[in-house]
Amino acid sequence: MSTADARRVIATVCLSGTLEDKLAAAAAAGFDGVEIFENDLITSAASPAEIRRRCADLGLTVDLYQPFRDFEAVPPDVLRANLRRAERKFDVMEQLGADLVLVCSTVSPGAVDDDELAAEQLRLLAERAAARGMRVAYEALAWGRFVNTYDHSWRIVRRADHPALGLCLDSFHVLSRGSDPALICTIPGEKLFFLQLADAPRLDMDVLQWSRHHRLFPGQGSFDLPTFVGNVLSTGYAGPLSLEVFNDVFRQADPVPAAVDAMRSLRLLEEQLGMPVAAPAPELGGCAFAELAVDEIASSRLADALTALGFSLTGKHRSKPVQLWEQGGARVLLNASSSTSDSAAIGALAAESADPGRSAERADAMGAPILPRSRGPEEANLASVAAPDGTEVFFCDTESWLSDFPDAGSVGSNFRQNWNPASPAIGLTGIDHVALTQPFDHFDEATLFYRSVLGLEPEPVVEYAAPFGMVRSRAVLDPSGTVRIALTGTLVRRGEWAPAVRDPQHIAFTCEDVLAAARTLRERGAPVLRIPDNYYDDLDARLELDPRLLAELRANSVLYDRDENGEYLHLFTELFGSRIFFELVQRIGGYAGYGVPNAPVRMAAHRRQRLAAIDG
Ligand SMILES: O=C(O)c1ccc(O)c(O)c1
Ligand SMILES: [Mg+2]
Repeated sequence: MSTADARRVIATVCLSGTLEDKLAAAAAAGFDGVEIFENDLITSAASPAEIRRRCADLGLTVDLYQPFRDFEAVPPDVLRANLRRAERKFDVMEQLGADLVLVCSTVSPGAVDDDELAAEQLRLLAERAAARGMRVAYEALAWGRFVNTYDHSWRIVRRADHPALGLCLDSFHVLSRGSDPALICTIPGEKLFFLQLADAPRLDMDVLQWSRHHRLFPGQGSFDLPTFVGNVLSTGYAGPLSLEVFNDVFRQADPVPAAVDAMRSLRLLEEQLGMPVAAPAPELGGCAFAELAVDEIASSRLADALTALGFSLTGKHRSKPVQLWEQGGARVLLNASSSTSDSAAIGALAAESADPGRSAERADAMGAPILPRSRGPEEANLASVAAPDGTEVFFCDTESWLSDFPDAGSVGSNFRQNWNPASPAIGLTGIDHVALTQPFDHFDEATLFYRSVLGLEPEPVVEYAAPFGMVRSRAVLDPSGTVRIALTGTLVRRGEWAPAVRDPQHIAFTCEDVLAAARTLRERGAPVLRIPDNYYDDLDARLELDPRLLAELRANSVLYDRDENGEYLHLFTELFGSRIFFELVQRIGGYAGYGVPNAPVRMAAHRRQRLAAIDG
C-alpha cells in the first residue's frame, strides 16, 4: 500500500480537554479516526454508544481502544479476574464500535517471566476477543517487566499463533530502546495490527519518564521515523498511521491548534516517505524583509536607531502607514498600522521564494491557511501565513513587493536627503537571521511549522543557563543557509520577576566588517550595548585571542565566538521599545552558529541597560 491512502488517526491522549473537546479537535484537523484512551472515556459523562454516535457525526472512526494493562503471565486466579475484566472492556468496545484493543506488556509485580505462559494466556484472550468479532494488539512497553522490546513481543505473538492476536508497534518503544528497526521487515504485514507514532528528543533518561513527558509529534524530535515507518509499510501493513504522543505541553495546550500541529506532522512524514501531499517547498533566496509592528513612540526611537545604524528611509507604502528602511540588501519595515500589545515587536518576516504562489499552496496544504489581507489596487499580491507565535510569514518576490513602495530605490540620494538626513551606511548587506522568542507552549510546534511550511531544516537543540532561566534554542534554516530563524524559549514557563527584559526578539544583520562598523557606531554615539570587562577576560582565558584583536573587541563591545569552521564577530544594540534589539554579525569562514555562548552576557547587559534607563 501507499501512505497516500493510509488513514490518519490520533490517540485522544495526545490532546487536552474532555473526550468531547478532543474528538471535536481531531475532526476539525481532518483526522479520519481516533484511538480512545480509557481514562478519557471513564471521565466522560457520555455513554460509549453516545461517543460512538458523536464520532460518527464528526466523521471519525474508533480505530483502537487502549490500553488494557497487566494481563499476561499471571497465576490462574489472576487470569480469571483478568479475563473477566477483558470481557467488560469488550462490552464497552462493542458499544463504542471499536474492534481492536491494545494490550501492553505487563509491568505487574504479580507476573512471571515465562514466555510460554504469556503466549498461552494471550491466546485465551484472543479466543475471547474473536468470539466477539474483535482482535488484540500486543505492545511491548519499553519499560515492560519482562517484555520490553518489539522482537520479544513478536516471539510471544508468534508462539500464541492466533489470528485475532497481532502486534502493535509503537515507534517510541522501538527507537527509545535502540532496537534495530530492520527486523520489522521480517514480520508478516497481517500480524501488524496497529502502528503508533511518536517522535522524541534524544534524552539520556529513564524510558518511562521520557515516554510519559517528552514524546513529540513526528518531525519535532530526533527519531528516524521515515525509516521506521518505511520498514512497517514494507511488510504490507495497511492499517492507520496513528499518533500517540504523551507530552506535558500538549496535554495543556488548546486542543484545536494542537490537532492541526499533529496533522501537519503526519503530512510531513508522508512527504518524507515519498508520498507528498503538496508540491515541495520552492527554493528560498534570503529574508526579503523583517517587519516591526510599532506604536508611535517606538516608531520614532526605532527610526533613530536605524538611522544611527546607517539605514535610509527609502519609501512609504502606497496605502498603509508603513516605512521601508534599507541598507544594502537589509530591509526593515516599520508598520504603525498593525495593533501590537508591545510598543514594538517583530510582526512579520518575508522569505524570498523562487515561486511565491507555490509556497502559499504548500503552506495551505500543510495546515497553514493564507491569511486574509486588504490590498489596494495595483498593490502586490503578497501571501502570508501565521506562525504558531502569531508572527506573519510572507512568501515574496522582492521585485514585485518593492513596487508597493513607489519611491524605493529609484529616488536615491535626493529622496534620502529630504526624508532622512542619514548617517552613512556601515556595510550591512542583508538579514543574517531573525531571532524569535517562542512562548513556552509553542516551541516544538514552531520547529515543525517552519520545517513543513517553508522547508527549513532544524539544527540540534541547544540548552544553556541564562540569567533569567534555562534557555532552549534551535535554529531552522533553508539548505543554502539564506533564511535562518533562531527559535528561543525557556525550558519552563517564563518567570515574571524581571519584566524589564521580557521575551526580547531581534533582527541580526549581516555586516562586512563588524569591528569597523563598531568603531563608526562608537563615534556616532549609537546605542550599542556595553559588554563588561569580565567577558573579555574570560574570552582571553578560553580562546587565547591575539591581544590586539582582544583589545579591539573590548574597546568596541564586540563579542566573539568560534567553531571548527570559522569565527563569529557580533555586536548588539540596546533594547528599543519593549523587546526589540538589533545584532550585527560577521561570519568568517564557515562558522555555522549564532554566538550562543555569548547570549547570557547579552541578556544581563540588556537588564543593566533597562535598569539604568529607569534609574536615570
Ligand atoms: O505510558 C503508558 O502507559 C502507555 C500506554 C499505552 C501505550 O500505547 C503506550 O505506548 C504507553
Ligand atoms: Mg503505544
